[in-house]
Amino acid sequence: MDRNTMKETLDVVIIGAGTGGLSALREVRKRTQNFVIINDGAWGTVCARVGCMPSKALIEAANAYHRRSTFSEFGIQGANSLTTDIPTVLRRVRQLRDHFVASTVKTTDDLGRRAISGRARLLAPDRVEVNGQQLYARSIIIATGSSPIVPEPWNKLGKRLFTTDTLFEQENLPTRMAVLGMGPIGVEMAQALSRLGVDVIAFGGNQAIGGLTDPQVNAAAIELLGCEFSLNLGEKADLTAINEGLQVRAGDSEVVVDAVLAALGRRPIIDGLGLETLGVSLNEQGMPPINPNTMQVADLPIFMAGDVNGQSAILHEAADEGHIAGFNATRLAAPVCFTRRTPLAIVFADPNIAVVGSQYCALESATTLVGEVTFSNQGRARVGQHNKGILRLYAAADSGRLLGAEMCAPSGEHMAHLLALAIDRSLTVRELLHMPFYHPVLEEGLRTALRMLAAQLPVDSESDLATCGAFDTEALD
Ligand SMILES: Cc1cc2nc3c(=O)[nH]c(=O)nc-3n(C[C@H](O)[C@H](O)[C@H](O)COP(=O)(O)OP(=O)(O)OC[C@H]3O[C@@H](n4cnc5c(N)ncnc54)[C@H](O)[C@@H]3O)c2cc1C
Ligand SMILES: NC(=O)c1ccc[n+]([C@@H]2O[C@H](COP(=O)([O-])OP(=O)(O)OC[C@H]3O[C@@H](n4cnc5c(N)ncnc54)[C@H](O)[C@@H]3O)[C@@H](O)[C@H]2O)c1
Repeated sequence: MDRNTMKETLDVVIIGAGTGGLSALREVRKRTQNFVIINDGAWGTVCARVGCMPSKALIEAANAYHRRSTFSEFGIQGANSLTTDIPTVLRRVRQLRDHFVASTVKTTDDLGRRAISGRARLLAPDRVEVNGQQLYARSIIIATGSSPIVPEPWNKLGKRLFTTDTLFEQENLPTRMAVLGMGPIGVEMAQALSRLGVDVIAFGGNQAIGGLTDPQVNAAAIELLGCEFSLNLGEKADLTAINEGLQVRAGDSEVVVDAVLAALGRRPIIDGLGLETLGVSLNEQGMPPINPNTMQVADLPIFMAGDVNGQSAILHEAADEGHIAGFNATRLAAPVCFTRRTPLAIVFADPNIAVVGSQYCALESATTLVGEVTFSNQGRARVGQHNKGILRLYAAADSGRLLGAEMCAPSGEHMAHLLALAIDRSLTVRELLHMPFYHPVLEEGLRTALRMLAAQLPVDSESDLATCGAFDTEALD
């Protein structure tokens, strides 16, 4: 097929081969073979190359090393003689990264000329240009992802300024680093770097960390992380290059570090994409209206999926959005509205930070009940020296239905999933207390928070195991 002169119309053009684009591809391939997928730069997805997977590989190494701080209490001697070999740690991160990238690249291996490397640009709602060729399409899926925000003047700071695009490429780590931004990425990386022995000074532009909105959970997270590294919140940091390194200034604080990790958020990649050629109104960020249930842009045969749409920069949401876009892009009839999943966001700090269902900040205090548990005295948490953190549950005062949760809690990633299942099924506090809780498990802490909610709700029946109360002893609750 000569695409320079090609007037043949493709069914679908997918722009971007990240998680959103690949998920769309999977749906599109079920219904047509008349498509192309275009990707700029390296194939293999942000998740596998520079995102979720290498970051978790680094965190696992850091947590494994950090575990030594609990050894002497267990009665295990010699922890002080353990050391890290950082180049080996980073090599393992890259080896795993390469493995994960290879597995994602495989998904487009068999596409031949239907996989195009190049930077695509929209020319019209039915036309895309790539590598000087124009492609005509019945539908277009835009899944171009996001990139780290770096203020323009900082681009002159050179190799001492990292983002997560470059961090995992380092052969070694600097002695003293500042981490700027305390969103999910900043929190995860600041703790991991600190646990690996880097002297970390962290700066967050506001008081909220890790995406938390519940002030009590946020305060607990700040206290716990603040014990591990210097945490400065409330002022945006600025940078200047000086001979010895980079000078960081935030309010009254001023420090000099060897290098800085900028984790200031991520921006949808829409520059030069040609969204203005679609003939729809764009908002201040240059974004067209996108329906979150169909992923459709206005009423055009255009769909935007993944980080690029600015709705939720989380992997499973990018995959869902690609699925919805791929499904709708290949339908001749009107786009189908998909019901989106219960919100679930996890930050792989230790203890895990998680927000499930309705965020605290979105709930009306007058109609919401709160139940909570702190893990400091929870039996199983104490046994394993994981007895840190807090979990807060929110339920509707009238129906007793669980609405949401925020936590900075041991095994929070697993409890967050249980709670997401419960919220998704519209379960009430009492229905949850009907479920079995084994002993001794961390989930008994979750049960304590549920019991606190139940105590605020009317009792239906005494002959109901949901009313079975606490012993108020560490060993049994
Ligand atoms: C450090 C880090 C850790 C993370 N950890 C987690 C986590 O633990 N859990 C979680 O749920 N999420 C996590 N995320 C978020 C998650 O990785 C993203 O939400 C997800 O990867 C987004 O996928 P995507 O398809 O939208 O974009 P991408 O995977 O970025 O794919 C977009 C592709 O489009 C290409 N492209 C851009 N412009 C063009 C163009 N004009 N033409 C052609 N191609 C183009 C890009 O080069 C790229 O290949 C993390 C992100 C980072 C950075
Ligand atoms: N575990 C996970 O699920 C996970 C992990 C990593 C990333 N992600 C996703 O990736 C996206 C990006 O994460 P992120 O943490 O980079 O962004 P973010 O937008 O969540 O947080 C960035 C933070 O940087 C602060 N900031 C901005 N400028 C600053 C400055 N000059 N000095 C100090 N602080 C400054 C902001 O106030 C903000 O709190 C998130 O939306 C998240 O959903 C998810």
